[in-house]
Amino acid sequence: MRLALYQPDIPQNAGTLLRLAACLGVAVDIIEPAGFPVSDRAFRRAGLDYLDHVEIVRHVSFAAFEQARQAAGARLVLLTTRGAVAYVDAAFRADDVLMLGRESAGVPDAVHAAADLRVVVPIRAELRSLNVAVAGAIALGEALRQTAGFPSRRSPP
Ligand SMILES: C[S@@+](CC[C@H](N)C(=O)[O-])C[C@H]1O[C@@H](n2cnc3c(N)ncnc32)[C@H](O)[C@@H]1O
Repeated sequence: MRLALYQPDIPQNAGTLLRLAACLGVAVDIIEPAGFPVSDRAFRRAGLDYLDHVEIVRHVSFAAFEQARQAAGARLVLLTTRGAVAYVDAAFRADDVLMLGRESAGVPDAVHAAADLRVVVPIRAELRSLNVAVAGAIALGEALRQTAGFPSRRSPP
């Protein structure tokens, strides 16, 4: 299981998702351009102290990301408010890539069309969307539950 952040534009949300990924043991793809610097140095300067515990792969474009994903034979599961399937009804696979759109604009139609599965976290009809990190946490939790992918429990340090 991996998370993919499509052109993230709010560093605090990316930081929250990177920490989530570190804690749950999933790698993160960052698809550039982002709205802020996404180098290790920039993340460290922003105080992300979980950086050493998460594998981050940066892609210069969606096309470059797609090349790597398709070579790995992984499905692209897009989290989107326009999703056809509620996340609890989706059948996740252990090697899925869960993609989150950018905070300001989601993903373009071409990315939407490239997804193998489009998943929604159902929310009240009169409200627009969840925070991207919250949507990611909800869906990743379900995906790991289904695929027995949670890390084993241990005592806190
Ligand atoms: C703030 S939302 C983007 C809103 C944007 N204006 C749009 O129309 O897509 C940022 C990202 O969070 C995720 N997201 C937010 N709410 C969601 C929901 N209810 N179901 C699935 N994904 C959601 C999606 O990946 C979305 O692209």
